[in-house]
Amino acid sequence: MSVKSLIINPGSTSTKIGVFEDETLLFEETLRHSTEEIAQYASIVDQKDFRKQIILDLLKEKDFDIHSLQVIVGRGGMLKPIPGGTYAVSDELLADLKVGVQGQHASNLGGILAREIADSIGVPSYIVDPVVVDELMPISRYSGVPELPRTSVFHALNQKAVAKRYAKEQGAAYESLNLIVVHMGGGVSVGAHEQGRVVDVFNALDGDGAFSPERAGGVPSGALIKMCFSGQYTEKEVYKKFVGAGGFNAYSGTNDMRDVEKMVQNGDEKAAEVREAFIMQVAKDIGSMACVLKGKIDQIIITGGIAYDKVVVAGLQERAGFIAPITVYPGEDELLALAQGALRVMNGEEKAMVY
Ligand SMILES: Nc1ncnc2c1ncn2[C@@H]1O[C@H](COP(=O)(O)OP(=O)(O)OP(=O)(O)O)[C@@H](O)[C@H]1O
Ligand SMILES: CCCC(=O)O
Repeated sequence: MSVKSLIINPGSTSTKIGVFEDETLLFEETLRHSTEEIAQYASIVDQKDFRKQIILDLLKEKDFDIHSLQVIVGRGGMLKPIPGGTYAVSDELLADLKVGVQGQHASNLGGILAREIADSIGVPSYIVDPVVVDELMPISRYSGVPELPRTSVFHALNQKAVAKRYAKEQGAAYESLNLIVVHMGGGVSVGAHEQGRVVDVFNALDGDGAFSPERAGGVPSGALIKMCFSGQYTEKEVYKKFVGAGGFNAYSGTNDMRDVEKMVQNGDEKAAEVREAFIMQVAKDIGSMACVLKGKIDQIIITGGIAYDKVVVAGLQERAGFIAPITVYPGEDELLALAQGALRVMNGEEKAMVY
């Protein structure tokens, strides 16, 4: 019997939804939210009813009978650190999404909305490979300050999906390969996948890797401490400099790599230098992960929106191509990855993980 699923992927300024029959997309929609709409809510969880209503309105508009669904799947959020997999949205998981135990992120709403809509029609709800998937080796957690261990917050859903796609295309098991996966979107994460586990990764949110279109990545810690104690900024203002207003936004005034390309074409030397610095930082992260994997690397995989950028990809080829061959999967297919995660459980190929 086929499985019909509703997939919910909330982002900071949009809610992407898809309806699938098994792996076939019946329809998808990106519901955009203006800054004014979002600004009405004090916290991410406060946006729940607003986002739920526009999802239900869209399904109605499409004349889609919600009772024909067998499962609802949401992108998972800032839960406790957990291994990769498909998780049923239990009461405990739901409570942690509401609190945001590792912080506030739009994806916290995915599981909350999935559970609420699923409960209303009596079907199961799941999340798949949330941003807090944590398969780090103990030695990957060391930062040099015991109170500040390195953490695993990254594009787990897309990283795992493209790694499995590459494995399938090679006729190999994901669990038999060593891969370095580079996701470049609004945030950037570079992960070392050792035989099916992400044993080290640069945290994409407020961590220690390359800067990205909107985020600072790793910065000199002494200067950061001085900034925090300068009295010039509140905690919220400093955080915003690092997550949201950092990276390309800070250097070039845009988070869109297509604008950066236009600036370079118009002779903006600073924009060209910022892009080259970005390429070098990402290449350095790949080099770090090559050491984590002790040089035994089957493939480097480049993905995310910036993987469409030919200059960036050519630059990474030039600086990191000597490490291993590179495969490029531009963009992301998170809706399909979420649908597939739930299907594996519904079809009995995998057991749902317990949070
Ligand atoms: N055709 C393209 N050429 C160059 N850059 C592109 C192209 N398409 C998208 N990008 C860039 O990709 C980036 C956005 O990537 P993506 O859509 O993966 O990010 P996101 O989903 O908002 O964030 P994240 O991936 O961190 O969750 C932007 O900087 C955008 O300019
Ligand atoms: C932290 C990974 C997802 C994002 O970029 O927000």
